[in-house]
Amino acid sequence: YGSTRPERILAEVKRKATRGDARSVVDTIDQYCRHQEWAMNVGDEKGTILDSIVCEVKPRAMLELGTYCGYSAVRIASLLPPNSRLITMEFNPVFAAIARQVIAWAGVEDKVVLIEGPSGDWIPKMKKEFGLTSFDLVFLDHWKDCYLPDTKLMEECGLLRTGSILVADNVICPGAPDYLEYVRGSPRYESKYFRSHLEYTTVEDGIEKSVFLG
Ligand SMILES: O=C(NC/C=C/[C@H]1O[C@@H](n2cnc3cncnc32)[C@H](O)[C@@H]1O)c1cc([N+](=O)[O-])cc(O)c1O
Ligand SMILES: [Mg+2]
Repeated sequence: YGSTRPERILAEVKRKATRGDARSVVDTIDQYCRHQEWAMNVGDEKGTILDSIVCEVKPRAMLELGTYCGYSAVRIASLLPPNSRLITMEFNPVFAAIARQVIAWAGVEDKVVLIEGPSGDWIPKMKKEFGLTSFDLVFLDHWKDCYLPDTKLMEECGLLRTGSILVADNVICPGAPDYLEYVRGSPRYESKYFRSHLEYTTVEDGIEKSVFLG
């Protein structure tokens, strides 16, 4: 039941996950997507890498591009220190509506601000709209050909400061070759590849962590 995959994922969360327990929401989605139907969540294996970076950085202000069902928003929010905030952007209204319910079920809505709209339109408005100076940590997991233009846009809009960290999913599969070439070739970034696997599969994929040097 549920006409779309995100709706079926939400139904599974409501059936199996404990309200207010972010960990159980994450585990429920991972179980479902590993055993019932695959979905493009960062997943458990790469999620562990993302967790370690979030815990290391302890971001006060974090941005996620590409909410989808809210799996990584819940995963990240559950690790954020008090009065920190994750702003997550999703332009598909159906996905955004599902993600809001997943985030609420997990009980992390007070740490997550979901913006419904395209990143290209919203990035230039972030400072004014949210009284932000810069992001400590950015998770890129939206369309892979948007990684590079949006990174350049964040630079231009002054949303990155010396030490801001970009974490990009899928740099191998489906791949973001222009983004990878940019962060690995630019003297303004210190980049590191964390080898892993495409969510719920044995296909190689990985996460690229890039520190903006200013
Ligand atoms: O294609 C992938 N991800 C694209 C994710 C896209 C998500 O971000 C939103 N979006 C896109 N541009 C946006 C701009 N602004 C806001 N939301 C936006 C889309 O509405 C969707 O919810 C992908 C594919 C595989 N795969 O194996 O094929 C594996 C993965 O882990 C993946 O992340
Ligand atoms: Mg991904």
